[in-house]
Amino acid sequence: MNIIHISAECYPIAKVGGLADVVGALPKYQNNENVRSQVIVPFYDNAFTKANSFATIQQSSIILGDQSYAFNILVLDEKPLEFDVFFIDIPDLLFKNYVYSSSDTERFLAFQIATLDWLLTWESYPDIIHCHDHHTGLIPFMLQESFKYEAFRKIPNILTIHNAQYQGWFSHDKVGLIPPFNFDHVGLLDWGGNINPLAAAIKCAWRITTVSPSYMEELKQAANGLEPLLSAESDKCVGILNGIDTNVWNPETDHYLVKNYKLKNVSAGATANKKHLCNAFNLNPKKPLFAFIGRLVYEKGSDIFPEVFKQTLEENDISILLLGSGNPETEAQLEALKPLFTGRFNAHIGYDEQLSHIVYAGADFLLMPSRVEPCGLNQMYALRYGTIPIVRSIGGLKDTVIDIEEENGFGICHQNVTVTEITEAINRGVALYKSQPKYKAIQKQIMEIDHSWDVSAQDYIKLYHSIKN
Ligand SMILES: Nc1ncnc2c1ncn2[C@@H]1O[C@H](COP(=O)(O)OP(=O)(O)O[C@H]2O[C@H](CO)[C@@H](O)[C@H](O)[C@H]2O)[C@@H](O)[C@H]1O
Repeated sequence: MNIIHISAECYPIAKVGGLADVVGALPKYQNNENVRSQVIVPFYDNAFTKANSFATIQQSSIILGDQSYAFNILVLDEKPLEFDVFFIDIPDLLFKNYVYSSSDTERFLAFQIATLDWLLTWESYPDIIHCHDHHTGLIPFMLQESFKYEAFRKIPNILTIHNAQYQGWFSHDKVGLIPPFNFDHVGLLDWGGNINPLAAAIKCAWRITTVSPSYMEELKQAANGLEPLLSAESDKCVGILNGIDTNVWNPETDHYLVKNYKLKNVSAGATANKKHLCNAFNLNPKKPLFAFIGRLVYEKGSDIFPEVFKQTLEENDISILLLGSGNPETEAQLEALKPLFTGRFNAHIGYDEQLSHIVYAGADFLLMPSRVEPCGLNQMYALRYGTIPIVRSIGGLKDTVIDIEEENGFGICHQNVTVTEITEAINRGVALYKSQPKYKAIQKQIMEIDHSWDVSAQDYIKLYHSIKN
């Protein structure tokens, strides 16, 4: 079975968040299961591109409305990854030093059209086309409706929703950018008066998956306007929990860490990484370290961080370290907090892959007070590195973290995203940290939890088989 994943992100090629981690790991694990899983991504002007060399295997052009754009299909000269990757190079649109911007309609539409045009030239078509998020959400529609892709009608396709908050809306004025189709069916593109690629995918894809079972259920109640659509299409929707790449995220071999460690020497290893962090960020390594890593957006609860941090730092003798970027107002508030709590609070506003690994290893607790969390990978990375997650019980967090008060519990959970509940959860963390034997026992317990992709990769393959011709 030949599976093609189509995505805007793929680790280590281009990463903004968790989508990259999934698309960079799932194909590897699928390839171990006797299927052939390949990935198609845009060709960006980024560090990965500069560090590697590429060969052009095809040159062509696409029509986007009344414009023509040249594109190339590139492959890596060497094979640093455990799956094949094909790069769609559209110099005028995609080759930028960013993945997303505020005007992406033409960019990702061109990516999707070039991908399908190129697949048309294949001698044997893929058995499954697996799309990820709204950037590839028009593919299921085009496979079903565009005259030029008639040959693909029978190819089963899936769309995985990593985050339904973002839907890729654009105006019907741009409908002419989509390759011609029977205009009687234009309603398939529409949701609420706009062209909505995520909605179009939910209507047209053969199956829809979300990245955790709980998120699937929650979407029927809260999906940024798509609730009735998801309820109506629920028969073809299924939640499959994300896994993690346990080769990349392995404290024993992780080359980003200042000291590697395993279960036997977790205390020494985690402490060495904590000392490094505390040294770099002027924090006291003797105090419990609470950390956050992620995008500073409303869904992650980051808007209330400034208030939460202020209150909890006034009440507790702890350190807090934040790594992230996003909302400029939140960034400014966090910067303003630094001088008020010198030596106790610090933040690196930005994106830093290496630092994130050291934080997973060196922090004592990882905060995830998400309002929406389709799956969440950070809590799984934290578990593997022996760092206790403090999470709001929602989406994938609910599916992966059990509160310490419950049987076999190992994390700290709260129900609501309020300053009071988050600070109370931090207080529970402080209490747990004071009881070092209990803290250390939990640390060992969590490092043994298996969240690798093994099981979920098979679940996807079963799903492919269930729809394959
Ligand atoms: N400033 C920074 N510096 C370094 N690394 C940073 C960083 N900010 C984030 N990261 C990294 O980006 C990834 C974030 O992954 P998540 O799954 O938690 O969130 P995201 O919301 O991006 O993904 C969406 O898709 C994924 C995948 O399906 C779902 O798990 C999730 O719930 C959904 O919101 C992690 O690898 C994290 O370490």
